[in-house]
Amino acid sequence: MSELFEPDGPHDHRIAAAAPEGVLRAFNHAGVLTAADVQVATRVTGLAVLADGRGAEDDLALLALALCVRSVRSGSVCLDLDTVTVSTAAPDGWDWPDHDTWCAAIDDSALVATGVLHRGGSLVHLDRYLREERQVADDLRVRERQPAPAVDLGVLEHGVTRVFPAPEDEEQRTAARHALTRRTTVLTGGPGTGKTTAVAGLLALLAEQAEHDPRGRAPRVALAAPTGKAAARLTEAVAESAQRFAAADSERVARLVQGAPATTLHRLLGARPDSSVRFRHHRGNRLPHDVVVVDEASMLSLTLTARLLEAVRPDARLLLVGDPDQLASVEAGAVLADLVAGFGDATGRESPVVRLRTSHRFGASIGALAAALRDADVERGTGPATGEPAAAERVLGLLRDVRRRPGAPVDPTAPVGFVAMAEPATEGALDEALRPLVLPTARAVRAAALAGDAAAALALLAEHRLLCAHRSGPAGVAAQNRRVETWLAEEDPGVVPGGSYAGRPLLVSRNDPGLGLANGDTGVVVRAPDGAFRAVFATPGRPRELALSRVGDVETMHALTIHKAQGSQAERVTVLLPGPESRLLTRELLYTAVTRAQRSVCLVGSEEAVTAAVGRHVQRASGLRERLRAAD
Ligand SMILES: Nc1ncnc2c1ncn2[C@@H]1O[C@H](COP(=O)(O)OP(=O)(O)OP(=O)(O)O)[C@@H](O)[C@H]1O
Repeated sequence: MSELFEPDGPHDHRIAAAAPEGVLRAFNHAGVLTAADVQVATRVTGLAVLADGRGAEDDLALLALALCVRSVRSGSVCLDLDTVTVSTAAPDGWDWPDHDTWCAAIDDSALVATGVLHRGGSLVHLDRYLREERQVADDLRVRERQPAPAVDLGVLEHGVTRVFPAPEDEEQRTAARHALTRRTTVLTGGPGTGKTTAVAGLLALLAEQAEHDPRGRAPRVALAAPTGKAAARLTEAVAESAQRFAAADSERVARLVQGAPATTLHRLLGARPDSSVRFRHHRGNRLPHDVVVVDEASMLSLTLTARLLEAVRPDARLLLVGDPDQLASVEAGAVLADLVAGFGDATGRESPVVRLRTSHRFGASIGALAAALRDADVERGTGPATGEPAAAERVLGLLRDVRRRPGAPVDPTAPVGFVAMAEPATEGALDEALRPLVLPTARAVRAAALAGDAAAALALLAEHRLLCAHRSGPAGVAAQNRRVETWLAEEDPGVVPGGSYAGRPLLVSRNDPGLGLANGDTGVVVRAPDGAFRAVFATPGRPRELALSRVGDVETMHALTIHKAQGSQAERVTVLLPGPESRLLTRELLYTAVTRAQRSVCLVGSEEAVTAAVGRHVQRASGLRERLRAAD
C-alpha cells in the first residue's frame, strides 16, 4: 500500500536533505515520496541524461520515475498514473499534471529513451518489472501450448470418484480432473474450502496413474511455499488431509510426500549466496520435478513467480494453491490475484483457475462475514477507494446482530461477536472489552506452564489469538502484550511484565535452521520439573524443547499482528481494530484476520473502523492482468 507519512520535522530521516528545489523536494516534504525514492530517482535520472546526451530531464518524467520507485516499494509492480492522482493529494502549490501532458513528458524523456521507464496506457513500469511481467505471461502461454499430459481417463474417472465420492465433493472432483489433465492449475479458495485435501487427492491420483503405466515411475513431486513456516506446515497438512481417503490412497500420498518433504521456494529453486533474485535452477537448468505444488501462493511476488516459471519444466505440472483475497506478498506484485482477475473463473475452458467455494470448516456465520468482506463490491484502485455504502452496511448488518457493549458479558464460543467501541477508545474501555476475551486463555496457559505440562500449555495457546493491525500505538501488539502481562501480574507476582515467566507465549521472529525453528513458530515458556524455565515450540511433528538461553529471536505473543498471523489459524480469534484513520486498515486485512478463526471470531472496535476497512480496498497496480487477458 502506498503510505503517506507525516514528517516529524526537518531532520526526519525520510526527508531528503540534499534534494534540490523542485518537484521531488515538494513531494518529499508533503510525505508522498521518501528520501530513498528521491535519491534513487535523482541518481538514475542523472545517468539516463548522461547516456542520452541531454542537458536535463523534464520534471514530470522525474516525478514519474520517483513515483514508480515508491509504487514498487509499497507492493505495486508499476505506477498507475490515473489512480495515483486520485488516491494521493498533490503538495500545496502543485497540481497533478493532466493525463496527456504527463504521458507526453514521459514518452519524450531520456528515461524512456534509455529504457529505464516504459509507458503503456496509464501504467509506467521500471524496466526490470516490465521484463518480469512479460516473462510470466509468456511462460504461462508456453505452458498452455504444451500438449496435454498423457492420462488414462478411465483410471482417472474411477480414481476421482473413489477419492472424492460424496455429492458435496464435486468441487474437489473438478479440481482434481483439471490438475491431472492440464499443465498449469491455479487452485483458489478461502480457508477450509478443501484446497489441501484437493492437493492430497491429486497426489494419490497421480501415483495411481503411474501404477497403470507399464513404463511409469512414481512422479517426482516438489511441495513448496513462499515462507519457511508455510512450508513446514504443508507436508503435515497434506498427509493429514489424506487420512480422509481409503488406506490405499492415503498410503500413495504418504509415499510421495515422504520422499519430498515441503521446502521453501527459495530452497527449491536453489538459493545462491551471491544473489537474492537469481537461483541455481533457471531456464538453462530446470527443476527435475514432474509436479510442482506451491501453497500459500497469495504470498508470491512477481519476481519469485518469474524465477519459478523459468525453472519449472514446461511439460511438468504446476499447481499454484492459495486464497487471492488474503494479504499479498511483502514484495512487489500480487500474482495470485492477477492470475484470477486476468484469466477469470474456470468456466472458460482455457482458464487454469479452479475455485473451491464451499467451506468445510467455518460455522455459518464466520463464513457469512468472510463472504461479505470478500465480495464487498467496492471501486477498485491502487489507493484507498471509497466503498459502496451498501458493502459496509452488509458487513455491519451481520455485526449489529451480535453487537455487545464493552463490559457486557461476551459469549466466547459464539461464532461471531462484535464489541462495539466508541471512537477513540479509552484505555478503560479497551481493558473492559478485552479482559473477558483474552485473560482466561492467558491464565490457563500460565497454569499449565507452571504445572510443567507443555502439551497442555501449547494446546491452550493454539486455542486463542488476539490480532492487531499495528505493532505500536494504543491498539497495537506492544500495548496489548503489556496489558495482558499487567493483568496476569496483578493476580500473580510471579509474572514480570516484559520479562520471561512460565506461561509467556512466544513467537519466533526469524528462521533458525540450527534450532529447527521457523519464523512464525509459536511456543510457550514452561517450568520444567527441576524448576528451570524452558521454551517449548509447536513445531511440525513434535514439540521442540529448548533451554531459554538458546532461544534468540522471539517476541511475546499475547497479541500478534494480522500480517504475522497470515497462514496460521486458531480456534478462537479476537481482532482489535485500530481507529478508522489507520492506513493499514483495509478489507484484505480484516478478511485475513476474520478467516484465521476456526470456531469463533470477535471484533473489538468502532463501527467507523469497520466501515473504513470495508471501504479501503487496496489493489496493487500491475499490468499482468491485462497481459493475461490479452493472451486469450
Ligand atoms: N470434501 C470434503 N468434505 C468434508 N470435509 C472436507 C472436505 N474436504 C476437506 N474437508 C475437511 O475440511 C477441513 C479443511 O480442509 P483443507 O485443510 O483441505 O482446506 P484448505 O482450503 O487447505 O484450508 P486452509 O488453507 O485454510 O488450511 C479439513 O478438516 C478437511 O478434512
